[in-house]
Amino acid sequence: WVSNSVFRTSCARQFPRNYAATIEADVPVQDSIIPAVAEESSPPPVSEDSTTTTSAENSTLLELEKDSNATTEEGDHDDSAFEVLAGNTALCLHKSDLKRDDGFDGASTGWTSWVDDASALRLRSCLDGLELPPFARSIAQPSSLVTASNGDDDEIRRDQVIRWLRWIKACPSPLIIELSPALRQAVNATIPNEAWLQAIDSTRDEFLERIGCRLIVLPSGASLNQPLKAPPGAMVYGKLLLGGVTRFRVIGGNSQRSIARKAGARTLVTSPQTLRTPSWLQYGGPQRNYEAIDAGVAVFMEVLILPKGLSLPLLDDNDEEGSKSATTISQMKWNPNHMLDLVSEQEAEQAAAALAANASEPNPGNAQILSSSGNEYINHMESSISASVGGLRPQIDSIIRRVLDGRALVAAADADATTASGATTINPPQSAGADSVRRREMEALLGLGLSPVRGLLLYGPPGTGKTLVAREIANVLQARPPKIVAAPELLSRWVGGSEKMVRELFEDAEGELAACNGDATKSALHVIVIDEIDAVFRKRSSSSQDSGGEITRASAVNQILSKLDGVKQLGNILIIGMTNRKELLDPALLRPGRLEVQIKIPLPNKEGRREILKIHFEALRRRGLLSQSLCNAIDGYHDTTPSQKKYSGNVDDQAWRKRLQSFRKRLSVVSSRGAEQMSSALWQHRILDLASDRWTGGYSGADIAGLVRSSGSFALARARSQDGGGLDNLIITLGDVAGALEEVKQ
Ligand SMILES: Nc1ncnc2c1ncn2[C@@H]1O[C@H](COP(=O)(O)OP(=O)(O)OP(=O)(O)O)[C@@H](O)[C@H]1O
Repeated sequence: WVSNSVFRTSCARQFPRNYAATIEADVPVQDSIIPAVAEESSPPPVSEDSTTTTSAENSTLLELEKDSNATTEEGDHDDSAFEVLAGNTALCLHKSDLKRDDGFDGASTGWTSWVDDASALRLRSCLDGLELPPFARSIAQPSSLVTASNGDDDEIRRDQVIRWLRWIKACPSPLIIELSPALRQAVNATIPNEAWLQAIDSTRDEFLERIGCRLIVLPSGASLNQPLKAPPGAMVYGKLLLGGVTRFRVIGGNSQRSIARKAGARTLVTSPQTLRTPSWLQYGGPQRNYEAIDAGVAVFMEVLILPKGLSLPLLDDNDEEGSKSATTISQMKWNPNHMLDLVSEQEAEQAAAALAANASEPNPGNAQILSSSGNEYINHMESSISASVGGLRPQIDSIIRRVLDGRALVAAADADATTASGATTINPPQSAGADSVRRREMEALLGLGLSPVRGLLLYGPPGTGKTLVAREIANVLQARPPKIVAAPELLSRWVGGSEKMVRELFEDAEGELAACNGDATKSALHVIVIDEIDAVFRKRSSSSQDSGGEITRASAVNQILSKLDGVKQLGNILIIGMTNRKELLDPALLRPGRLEVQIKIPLPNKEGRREILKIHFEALRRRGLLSQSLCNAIDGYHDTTPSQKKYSGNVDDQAWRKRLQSFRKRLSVVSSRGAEQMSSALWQHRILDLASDRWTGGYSGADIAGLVRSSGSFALARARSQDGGGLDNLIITLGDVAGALEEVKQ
């Protein structure tokens, strides 16, 4: 009922107390996984005779609220998100107490009806608007870095925020940051006078002890060891700030007889653009727990308010409950005013629109790769490549370790600019990749003289996925679209033609490096794939030494080598050579500094074939276009029902035929057509595991891709002939695959 922007302004007016003045000055924080703990605990000023002054001394909150449409006085302190939260919490609690005093107490109208609806709604919309500061987006999505800054203050705050976010991202185990003292302190500062407390017949301490606030950090996939508790009647408002989390209640489990069970599980994930989700409300009573989804760290906040007469104990480092659930930190050096931001819906929409306009990531998985660190980074790369390349896990692992790890990830710029003259130029990327952890890693490695590998050789039989791997490498590194050439194309018959073609191949990389002042860590990567590389880099034979072709070849070779390890070497390229015949290559090409990493891409084994089958059948399966028996054959799944078990064993033909007949009979009761198709496929082909040597032994990835296409065409032909051309009934069956197997083998 109140838009966030109006509400923010009005709240800022209602709670003008300068919270920042009462909290410790910012202290530089170390980049460390171990939280920085304040030397001295500073207990919240909760004493009744607090002498805190206020600029709204003569006004009560209620009066101020009435006046919420008035304009902000000049020079008013612009309250932080945390202060606004404190103001709303105070107002909600105060108004609820007034309501209770009017006779609506929990005992007579249910435990939770003690809360005043209007102010509770306002508190909810305050939480809705809470998010990590705008710079958080630059950490989660470096390519959409918010660059606007308003001078030194913003710079300091930005640094604090970035350190704070890096710190939570590196959090190794569940962590509860007890912010209740800070919130109580902020609430205390918003209490206008003692009359305000007398109106609800409460002391300052009693009032403040009914307020709680915790920030909970859960590493990817982790949950709290022990559920959290809040007394019945408590209102627990939650807000997800980063990542995704499943929240649920834990019912039972206290006695030996009842086993704990999850109830009311709800998963929330922040939008990648705005990092926002709506807040939630849980009631006290049953225990609650949270589990981060397995996609990075999750950060969320809980604000608790308790009915009159109750008080919320603080979790501290030695607290039994706290230490059972997670590591608890009660004294933080992070300034709560820097930990949160409050954004109106309008602002959030504008930010989302700006991000959408600037977004340069083609897929969100790569954004994750850019923002992740350490093992997370490796895992993301591996799963991203393995999603489209099957059966090559060991090879992918060693490519990642030897070629990709330690490279700065600078996403390719959104689009290449076209100059006034019409010539296309390539801009260096503007994105935050330049600010990434990986860039610093790369700089450190370069400082140690460990430059990233610039050449990779993939060799192996045809159709095993060498080109596919090269494309995926370019994709995962967010490089420029790879340039793929067949080596023989480089050998022009015309004088100077070869040199020109090689030059063109490297032109873009050189241009971008020049635009980055020669700093390779600021340039996007350029991947150049040279197929059939043996045609150019073959061992020299004495007979052809002086022929024209040999001279052309030698000049192309020299030029490529000079880009790799010569004086004019380029740091922003990765050359991937591919060949079916490594033994023909000139050993000089394989020297360190040239194509120094050589990976054999072999024919897939049984499990590899299964992975490839799954990849290529995946889209069809998801759309329900595969028969159940085909799905089973792809998965290599042997039904353990007695009837099917019989068919998978070694049976002589006579027995097999008999069993098949009874199988047919039983199936025909269900569907005569389905029975016909299924039983004939079983009978003729007995395909129970499509990946087995018997069916696809010796197949390459390309053969399997062809098998899938061919099966589809069989199914299509069948659907046309049986269903009069309608494609609605298109289903690929084992029979279609059997036909395709025959075809592919030919
Ligand atoms: N390991 C694999 N996983 C998934 N698909 C694969 C795999 N290997 C090959 N394919 C499929 O086969 C197609 C052709 O493979 P690709 O061109 O990468 O083979 P190649 O090894 O480069 O062959 P060549 O040596 O003949 O150039 C790919 O586009 C892909 O559809």
